[in-house]
Amino acid sequence: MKSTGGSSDAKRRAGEAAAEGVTDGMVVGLGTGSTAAHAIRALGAAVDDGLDIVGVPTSFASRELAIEQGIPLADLDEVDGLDIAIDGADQIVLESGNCIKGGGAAHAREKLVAAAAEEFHVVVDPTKVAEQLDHTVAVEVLPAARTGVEAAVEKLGGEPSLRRAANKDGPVVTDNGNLVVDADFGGVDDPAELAASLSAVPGVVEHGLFVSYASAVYVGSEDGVSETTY
Ligand SMILES: O=C(CO)[C@H](O)[C@H](O)COP(=O)(O)O
Repeated sequence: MKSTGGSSDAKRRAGEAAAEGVTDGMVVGLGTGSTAAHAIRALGAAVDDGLDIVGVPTSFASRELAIEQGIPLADLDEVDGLDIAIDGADQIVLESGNCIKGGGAAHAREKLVAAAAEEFHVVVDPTKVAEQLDHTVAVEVLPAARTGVEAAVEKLGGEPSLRRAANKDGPVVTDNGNLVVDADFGGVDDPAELAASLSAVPGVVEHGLFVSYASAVYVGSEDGVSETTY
């Protein structure tokens, strides 16, 4: 999976610590990104050793990795809720657990899975921790709604920018066939208000503001892991 910077040891420690909380019989949301991938690998090793779980992937990439790791899988609509979801973040405020996701353009399914889970555990390295959310907010939009959503983002005080593909001419297309507008709002004073405003824009499928979702955050570092619970 694509890495977004930060030490891979720190990411591994965070991912492995979160995976340790998974026990027999759990239905587990499998997040997307390089940090969540460490949790998926740790779960794969535990499944090899007899751990009995069902994983619900949040993206093409996490599904591919989970299959490679031999984790039994189900789609979201095949399970009656999840016990836990483990996922990364692009930025997080530890005081609240509010975070911004969507660096891998998977935030729509990630939010569905997080919302269906009893516990949402976020795994990050220290570069993701901030005092205030000021990362660009990924907004997944229906292709026909792009210009309207960009105008709405501007009205909300943000600067929109269509996410373009790295190895293809043209835009990033999500696993759901939509586009991503990255919206720069600078520092976000009221994440809940911005989240509600973005959700209300016609054509917005989902945005990357995760407000009041986290039940635990694992921050890996060079020499250990710190855990904050909510
Ligand atoms: O939200 C995400 C994907 O949509 C990722 O969890 C987020 O981008 C963090 O990725 P990484 O762990 O590679 O830094």
